[in-house]
Amino acid sequence: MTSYLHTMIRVSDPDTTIRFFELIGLREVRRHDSEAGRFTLIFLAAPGEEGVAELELTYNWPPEDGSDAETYSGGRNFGHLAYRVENIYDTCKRLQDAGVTINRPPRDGHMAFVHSPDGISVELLQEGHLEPQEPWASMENTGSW
Ligand SMILES: C[C@@H](O)C(=O)SC[C@H](NC(=O)CC[C@H](N)C(=O)O)C(=O)NCC(=O)O
Ligand code: NI
Repeated sequence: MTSYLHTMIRVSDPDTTIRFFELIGLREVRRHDSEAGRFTLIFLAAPGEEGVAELELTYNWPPEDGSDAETYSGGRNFGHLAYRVENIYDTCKRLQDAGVTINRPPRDGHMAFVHSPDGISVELLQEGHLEPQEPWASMENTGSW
């Protein structure tokens, strides 16, 4: 039977990216270093979703010859990663306190968008219903998401 496994994103700074997704509630499950391929794979998941709904971070090590590392620009065909959170206000406050821009604030108590350190769009959706509350209810969007 076909089942969902993971989504892979390439990252330029694995530690910063792991910390970003830890703020959303994910935790590192495992990692694999490839000396031959010069890359590291890091698998993250929400507690209880290990092995069934993971995020795979691919970190390509800097070239041995000292040339510039590959940079990534998101294709318009990629939309976003989405996570359901227990309290969208608490999650957005945690992200904001860590210096993350809340591109689409949770004005309605339901949905917010942020960007990962490499600019991957991440949608946060409230589990259940929360009433609009300040300061989020009157916050403007920051750019696009
Ligand atoms: C472990 C399994 O989930 C994988 O996705 S391994 C896939 C493999 N990844 C790599 O070789 C990582 C380094 C590579 N330079 C890269 O940036 O992808 C692979 O085949 N990757 C190609 C791809 O398009 O995903
Ligand atoms: Ni993969």
